[in-house]
Amino acid sequence: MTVSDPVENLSKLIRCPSVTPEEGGALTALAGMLEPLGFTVERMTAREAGTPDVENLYARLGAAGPHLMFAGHTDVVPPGDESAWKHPPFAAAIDDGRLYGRGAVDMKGGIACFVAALARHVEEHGPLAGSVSFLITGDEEGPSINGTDKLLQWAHARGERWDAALVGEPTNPDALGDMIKVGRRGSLSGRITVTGTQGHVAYPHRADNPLRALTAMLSALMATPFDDGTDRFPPSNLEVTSVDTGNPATNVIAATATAVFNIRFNDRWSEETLKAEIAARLERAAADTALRPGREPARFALEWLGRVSPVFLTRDDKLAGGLSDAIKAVTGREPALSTTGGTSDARFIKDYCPVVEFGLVGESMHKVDENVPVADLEQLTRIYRAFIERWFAIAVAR
Ligand SMILES: N[C@@H](CCC[C@H](NC(=O)CCC(=O)O)C(=O)O)C(=O)O
Ligand SMILES: [Zn+2]
Ligand SMILES: [Zn+2]
Repeated sequence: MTVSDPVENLSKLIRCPSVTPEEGGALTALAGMLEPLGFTVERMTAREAGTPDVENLYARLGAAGPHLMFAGHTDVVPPGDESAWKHPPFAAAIDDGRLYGRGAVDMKGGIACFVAALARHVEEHGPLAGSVSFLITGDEEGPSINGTDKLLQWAHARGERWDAALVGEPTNPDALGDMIKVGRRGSLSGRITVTGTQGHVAYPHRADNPLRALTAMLSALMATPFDDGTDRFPPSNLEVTSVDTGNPATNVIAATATAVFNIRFNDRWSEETLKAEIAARLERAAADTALRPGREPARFALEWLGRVSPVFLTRDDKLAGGLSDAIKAVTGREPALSTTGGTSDARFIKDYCPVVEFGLVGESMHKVDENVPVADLEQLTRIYRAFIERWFAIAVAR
């Protein structure tokens, strides 16, 4: 059996309907590719009260260092309306040089290519000059509670240590070779609840419309930029993602109004300074009477939601440089070293070893008709292979 063909590998993975938190056969399919290459494959189910159990996989080839980790996820977002797809989302149809299916680029494709690259490397060079491991979760697209974070802790407790990691998320905006991610902004979410006084909409002086205060508060969060960006990071940006009173009537002023927001923040901020800045803006806006003449400052509560994702930057020129050289050698293009976009599971890996991210073109991720050009799969396999060769050459010489 050969696993050196990324198209075959990806087709097998796409045929597994592994919508978070379902394993869907995807980790079993991956194990079936890794075991013939000599990997020791282990499965780890992570559990936490109030969340679904999630299956994860850790596989290692080699016993000695240096040790390179490839990390990613086999879970996928739901396909949505399947009848809107040109080809069924779990069929792995090839049409006009493109392979269609949920996870094609995000990120079963990255896994399929790394498996193929490693198989080719071992076929040509024999045993590795160290170790390679796959750290693959089934909970990246979901809450990420029973995924990479717990899998890393589990593997670390068993003595696993890594010298570097590559995450195979789709990092390229338009073409293969555009972009390596060398860090990510942080992410913080919050909910504001303003308490007013319910009343008749035609007698607003007898009520206190909480939406008046909330409007000023949301404007205070969004109107003035938090910063202009830093050397290595784009500007921090806050977006309001929901506003609600739960009020179905058009002639009633609601008693309370809530809004939820998320901010993607750069290294100009710590969690503490950012929370303090947001709270101060809200306090000032709550006391602003422009929309509420003659009123007392609005009463409000601010809650922080979920976990804060940390901002991080990988400062390892050899790791990013080796990957950049491999991309240049295969594509002729010089990738940008970027920290744009969302957060990723690299935020957990950075506590264990330097981590960079590079995968397919992300344009169709999470969309109907997610697809990847077959030619990109071959090219990414060549890039990964060139990277593996460079990484071991540099790491062994260190
Ligand atoms: N739901 C998880 C993690 C959410 C991660 C998500 N990341 C992306 O969409 C990656 C896209 C890109 O590379 O730009 C995000 O940024 O929200 C959690 O909440 O922990
Ligand atoms: Zn992904
Ligand atoms: Zn995704």
